[in-house]
Amino acid sequence: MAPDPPEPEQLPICCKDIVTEFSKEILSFADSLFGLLSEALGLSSNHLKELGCAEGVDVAYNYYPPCPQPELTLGATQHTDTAFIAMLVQDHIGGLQVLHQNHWVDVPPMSQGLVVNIGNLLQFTSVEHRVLLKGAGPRVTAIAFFGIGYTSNSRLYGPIEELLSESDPPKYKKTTIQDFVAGAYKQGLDGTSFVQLLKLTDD
Ligand SMILES: O=C(O)CCC(=O)C(=O)O
Ligand SMILES: [Fe+2]
Repeated sequence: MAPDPPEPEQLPICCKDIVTEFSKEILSFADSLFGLLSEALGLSSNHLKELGCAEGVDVAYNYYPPCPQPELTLGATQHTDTAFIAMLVQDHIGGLQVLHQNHWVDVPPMSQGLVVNIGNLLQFTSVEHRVLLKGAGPRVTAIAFFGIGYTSNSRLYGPIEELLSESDPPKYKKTTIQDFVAGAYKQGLDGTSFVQLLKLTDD
């Protein structure tokens, strides 16, 4: 949906308006959120925005049919998101879980609430998550991934210089989004983050 949104006639008529509106609103909210994240890191509030974190957004709409034997399968296997951040709207069915201190914790649906996941490109600590299936449903979610659609950007992304010091040296190699996304997609949703392969140190 950004930076090159589809022509309105390329979208199905039934969801064209809501999809366009959702993308517009989520992009404007992302501006505020990247500002707050920058400030939380002790950087100027436009730092992450100037890195282009809020410029590219892919939006996915997931549909999980009701499952007769939910205990035998998963809606989405354990993974981290290939994005700076991912913002998710879920309906009332539930099923999303995050891994916290080695335990799977439910992320209960909250009316009018957004779930914001830190993804691998931002990597403060990207959140491991998965989706359980339910007998009830179907379940529908809308999720905006910031960063991954922006593959024409040839900028090198790496540790933020302002946050490095002799006692806190870089832990990761630099990469373009294009190489990062290609590598991550090759690896697939196997629960091992591609970002580990860019590590310079063992810790
Ligand atoms: O549908 C959900 O709740 C999460 C889906 C997800 O994690 C993803 O699409 O990356
Ligand atoms: Fe995800």
